[in-house]
Amino acid sequence: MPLIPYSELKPLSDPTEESKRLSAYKAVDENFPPSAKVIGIGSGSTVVYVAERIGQLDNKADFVCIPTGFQSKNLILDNGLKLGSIEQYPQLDIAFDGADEVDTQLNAIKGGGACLFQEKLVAYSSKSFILVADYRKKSQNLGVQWTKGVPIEVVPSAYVYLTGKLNEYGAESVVLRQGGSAKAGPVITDNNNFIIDAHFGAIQDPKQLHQQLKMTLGVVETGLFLDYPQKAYFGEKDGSVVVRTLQGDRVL
Ligand SMILES: O=C(CO)[C@H](O)[C@H](O)COP(=O)(O)O
Repeated sequence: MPLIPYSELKPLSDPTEESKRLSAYKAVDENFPPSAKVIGIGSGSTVVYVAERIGQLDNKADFVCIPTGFQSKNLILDNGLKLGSIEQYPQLDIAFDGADEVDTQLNAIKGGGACLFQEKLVAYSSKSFILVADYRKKSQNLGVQWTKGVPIEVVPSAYVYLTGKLNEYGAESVVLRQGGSAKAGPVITDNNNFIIDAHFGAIQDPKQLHQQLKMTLGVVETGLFLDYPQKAYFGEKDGSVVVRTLQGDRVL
C-alpha cells in the first residue's frame, strides 16, 4: 500500500507539532532508500514522527532499526519496526535525528534529550545522516537560537572540575542539567553520566570549541555535531518545508 500523501493527513491542532511532523514525513519520503537494510532512529519529539512514517512502510520486515537511546528503542518497537543494536549492525544505510539548532554549514547542536553520545555513534556509523526539526531550530550561527547551551556529557565525578574549566573557557553560563520535577538531582544519561549545558554565546568556530572540550579531562562527548548531516529538514509555520544542504536552502 503506498504511503498516504501528506496533503491528505488531518492537520495537527498544535502548529509546532504540525511543523515537526511535516519535516519528519518529508525527510522520510524523500530520503528513505528503498533497498535500505539498517536505519538509525534518533531521539526527541520530532523523531517520533520519523518512526511513525517509517512504521507506515510496507516492507518493514526487510530492514532493522538501530536506536540512539531508551526512548528511541521504544519508538522502534511501538511502530512495529525490527530492533537491532549498533554492535550487531555497525554500518547503517541512513539515520534520521532531531536537532536543537542547525547553522547554514549544517553544523548542529544536539543533546537536548541527553542522548548525544549514542546519537553521535549512530551518525558516525551511517552513510547518510538527516536532521529533522521545526522552524525554531533553523539558524545562521550556532549558539544564537539555542541559548540553553551546548550539551556536554561528562563523567559524574568530574562535574565540579569541568564547571571551573568551562568558565575558564569563557562560557556565559554553565548548568548541571537537573531532572526537574521528575527527579531530584541531575539527569543521568543512558551511559550513566551527567550532562552539563554550557552556553558560549554565538559560536564562531564550532570545530575549535569541540576540540577544546574533547581535550578536557572528564568530557565524554559534546553535542556539537560537525560535518555529519547531509541535509536538514525544517517544518515551517506556513506549511512549507525548508531543506538545507551545503548548497543552500530549498523550499518545498
Ligand atoms: O538531540 C536530541 C536528544 O538528545 C534531540 O534530537 C534534540 O534535542 C531535538 O529534540 P526535539 O525533536 O524534541 O526538538
